[in-house]
Amino acid sequence: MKTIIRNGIIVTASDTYEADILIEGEQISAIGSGFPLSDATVIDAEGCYIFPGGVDPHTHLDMPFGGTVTKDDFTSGTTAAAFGGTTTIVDFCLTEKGKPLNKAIKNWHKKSKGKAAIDYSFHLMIGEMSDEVLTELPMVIEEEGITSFKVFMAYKDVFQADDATLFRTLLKAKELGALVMVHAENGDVIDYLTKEALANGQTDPIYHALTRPVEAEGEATGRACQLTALASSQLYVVHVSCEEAVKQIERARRAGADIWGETCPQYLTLDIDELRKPDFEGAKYVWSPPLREKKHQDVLWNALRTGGLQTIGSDQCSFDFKGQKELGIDDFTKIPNGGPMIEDRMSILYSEGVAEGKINLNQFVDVTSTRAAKLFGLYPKKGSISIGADADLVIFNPFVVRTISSETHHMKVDYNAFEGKQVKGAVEVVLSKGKVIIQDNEYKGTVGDGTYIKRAKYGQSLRNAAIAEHV
Ligand SMILES: NC(=O)NCCC(=O)O
Ligand SMILES: [Zn+2]
Ligand SMILES: [Zn+2]
Repeated sequence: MKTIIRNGIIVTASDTYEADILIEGEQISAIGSGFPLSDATVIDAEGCYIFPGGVDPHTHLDMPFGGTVTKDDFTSGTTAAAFGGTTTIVDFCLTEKGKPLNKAIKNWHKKSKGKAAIDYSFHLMIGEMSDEVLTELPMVIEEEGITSFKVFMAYKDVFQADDATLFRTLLKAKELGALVMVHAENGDVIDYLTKEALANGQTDPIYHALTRPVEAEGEATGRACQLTALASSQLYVVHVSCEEAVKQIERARRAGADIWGETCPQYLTLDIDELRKPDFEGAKYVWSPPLREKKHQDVLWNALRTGGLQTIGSDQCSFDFKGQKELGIDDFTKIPNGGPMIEDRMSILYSEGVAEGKINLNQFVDVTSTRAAKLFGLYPKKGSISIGADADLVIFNPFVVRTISSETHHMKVDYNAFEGKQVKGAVEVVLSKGKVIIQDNEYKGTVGDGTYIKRAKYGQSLRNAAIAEHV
């Protein structure tokens, strides 16, 4: 099977140029011009950009949380991702303290196998470091190709790990070649503040934000950075929301630490006032960390532009407003945390970032695709337009203006955090491993064609490039 994409403008993390792309089977076999058209399917990309398919390093599909389960599973979540131009996700495999890692990984394979529209991989949560966990970790890396471990510094009595666990995870990750990811908020302080708020009868959604102050994120981020430096290990801070956390990451990087930061579309574009909406509507905007004062958005955009933060995750974690977010109608601590974002991640970044002049086209590709592929052992098969790379490609029309709505989105959830927002640019065609899966605003793929990817160890293929870029 041959496909040629003609007349488009190829955009990678480093270059922008006009060329045609020849795809044979699942991969890009040539980039150039004058390819014979006779025995190929030809896609005309005139007037459009061609991006490498997006790589979303942060999703929670089919995930239990707060007595309920996320609305989007691997089928609806990955299909919606494809509509938004994302062709690879890395989802968080949750584990239970005291239970074998192997069992948790099997469970996540069961949730996803044969159900995904795009390729996917897993990060693994480490809740507690024990001898059993230490024994299992080499298997996790060598057999499962899971080369990133997630430690929660918040969600006390649920996911939260202690500092000893974080430190031992950092040491082990260094030895085995994995990247440690942290949800950096001080869970003990938040626990104290939420109990105090409830005791004072403060139950509305806004108290979710007011009991998770920026200092709690800044402190935890700084602590994680210091422990990483002490362990001479490597760290990726997920969903950075505020200046206090950005400063800690930038300071650690300037000191030479191997530390990376991710932010999300919601923190770049929505603010704390969303949580004050009447009729419990504020619950739709309950994320942890919470949405912040508007001034933090400039800091986050600036960090993306200047390299202080390097990636964009969706933190897709969707719950219906009706019946799920409503669990917290009398008590904000019972509102399941998270929101739908997998479909709009790239759209928001393009429209609010590139079209508004806050980041350039190449930075857009880097933060939404290439950098995550590099950090999480997927590059150059994913996140790149190069010979031999998987033909995961997005044909993107920058001239279309469209309106985001839950009426037209492809996530299963009953609201969209950007309802009614006009965005510049639209995904026209998406290819996954050489096959057209999105065209004419329809899903043309086959659910189940998305397969599990075993990832390379941290830095294995890219250590030199990463160090060279690492300022
Ligand atoms: N972010 C959020 O509110 N929900 C998803 C779980 C997490 O990433 O902390
Ligand atoms: Zn988190
Ligand atoms: Zn998350």
